Amino acid sequence: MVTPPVVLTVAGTDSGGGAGIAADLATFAALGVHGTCVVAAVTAQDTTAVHAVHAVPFDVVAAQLDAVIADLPPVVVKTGMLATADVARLVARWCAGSPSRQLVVDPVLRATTGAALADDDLVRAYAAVLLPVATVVTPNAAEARALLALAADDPTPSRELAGLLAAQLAGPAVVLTGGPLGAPAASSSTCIDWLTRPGDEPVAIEHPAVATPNDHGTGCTHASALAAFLAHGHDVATAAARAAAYVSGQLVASRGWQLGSGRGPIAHTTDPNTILPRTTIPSTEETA
Ligand SMILES: Nc1ncnc2c1ncn2[C@@H]1O[C@H](COP(=O)(O)OP(=O)(O)O)[C@@H](O)[C@H]1O
Ligand SMILES: Cc1ncc(COP(=O)(O)O)c(N)n1
Repeated sequence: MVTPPVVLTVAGTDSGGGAGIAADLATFAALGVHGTCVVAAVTAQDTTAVHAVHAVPFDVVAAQLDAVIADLPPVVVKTGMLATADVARLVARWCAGSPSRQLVVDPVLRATTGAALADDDLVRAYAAVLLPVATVVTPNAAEARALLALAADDPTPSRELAGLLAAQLAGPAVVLTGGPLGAPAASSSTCIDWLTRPGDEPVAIEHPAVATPNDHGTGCTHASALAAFLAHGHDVATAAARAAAYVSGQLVASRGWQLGSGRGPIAHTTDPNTILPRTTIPSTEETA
């Protein structure tokens, strides 16, 4: 019997179950790591919009982190929606004092459905304290532009954005993801994530683009898969390539789903065949 490695997600909840903690823990379970979680924010969210956001009080976030690291020290930490700059500083402090762990930062700034999920203070805290202690940073193009203090409509291509961000951070690897916000890649047959480190030429991670309305949670799933593959001992390049391929597979699995009226969730189980067909669920008469 093999004990799974422990991975921690520090993120927000999505009541619609598409993104955030739900996507992270499901991805961890699917990829054979034990998932622990620190909830930094609660969102009222569905496939169409983010309706409300509540940042969890700082002492409650800190208490969750203390509980996990005392009893279940993670080998990899993954961050998603952090909600406040204080939480970014808290995670950065702990990670800086625990150099054996790896840190995957998905700098969540905005939901696919449009709502802002971070304020200017948090953007500054990412750039100043959290990203410099990361192993890998996984922004999409819009997030990279914000972290580089470029205008939202800055035309710098994704490949160059990845290089600029890696140079600014001077440490972590950057995987600039190529989802819908990084278009036009998603409209072609392949989707490209750009992997680079300071001073290195960016390397294209190409994987099949999937035309689907069900892409809510792709960024969370990708960063969580990357964290899980790191926890299994893969290097960053391998983990990033496997995470990208994993996302494509999960998008194929959920392509025909009709969940909600907006951007439906990416599939969170590895094998869609594990979802029972309707006919196998006993009726209430049978179970009575
Ligand atoms: N339609 C798609 N087909 C294939 N891969 C996709 C698609 N949309 C996103 N991805 C992949 O999902 C991962 C997360 O990227 P992205 O969607 O850009 O993140 P975010 O949710 O932060 O915007 C990346 O590996 C990206 O290439
Ligand atoms: C709690 C939470 N975390 C992250 C995201 C980003 O995910 P997406 O880009 O798919 O909307 C989200 N919408 N909600």
